[in-house]
Amino acid sequence: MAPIPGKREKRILGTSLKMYFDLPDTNRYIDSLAALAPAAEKADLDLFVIPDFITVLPAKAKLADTKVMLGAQDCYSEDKGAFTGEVSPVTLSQAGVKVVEIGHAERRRLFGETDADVAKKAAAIVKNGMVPLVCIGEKSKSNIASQAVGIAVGECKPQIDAALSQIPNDADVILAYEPIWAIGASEPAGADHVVAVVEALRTLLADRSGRVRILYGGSAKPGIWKALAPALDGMFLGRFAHDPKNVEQIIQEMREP
Ligand SMILES: O=C(CO)COP(=O)(O)O
Repeated sequence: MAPIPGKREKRILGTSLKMYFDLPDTNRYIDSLAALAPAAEKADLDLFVIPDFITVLPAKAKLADTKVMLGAQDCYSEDKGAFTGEVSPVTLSQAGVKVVEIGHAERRRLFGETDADVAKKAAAIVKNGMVPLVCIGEKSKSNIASQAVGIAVGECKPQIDAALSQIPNDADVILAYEPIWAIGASEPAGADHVVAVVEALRTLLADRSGRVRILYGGSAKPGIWKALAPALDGMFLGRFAHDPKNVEQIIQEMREP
């Protein structure tokens, strides 16, 4: 089912804490994000936070009276068994996780996660009633704008195809478009590039009946949302969310006019 023209999905804003914080800092951070829940609701915005695995359960308790969605940074593709060191999607679901991030550039580069792994994990996440947050993005950058868009779409398409290949057409998914060269950088990708890539990616997703929301990530920070808003459903924050004041500011920027 193609999207209804003019109809926008509910906007969504979230952050992954990656492995930046220790246990006390993560707990403090979750408290400060819980305090922003009313502002997010007022702005008609879904807010999510993805702590490390250790903090998922305390985070669930801290967020219990809010609508902030809890995420996990990864999961395994099997429900149970002899998989030492892995975390089951069943357990995550039981712990209150709603969104599971897969295919992040750091996991692909440092831990060898492949498109085939992402496909299996997406299936396991959906089977367990959670939403896959699939990270996609191109490695290469061209300074020629028209070429840069083509390169990005060419690299993202197989990542998307793989991630969606094992899940039902009506399953909800979140895609985080994160050009690899913009992650951990001082500045985000240019809005013109992001908008052009995401518009092209949406045409590849037109046949899905499930809800697809596309976020921008990669040095995302206050001040960039307005230029992304025509094509994006939200943003996925990294370092610039570490100061909750930035999150508060972005919530205000993302309020519907
Ligand atoms: O990878 C990211 C979000 O998952 C982005 O991280 P940074 O915003 O720190 O570049």
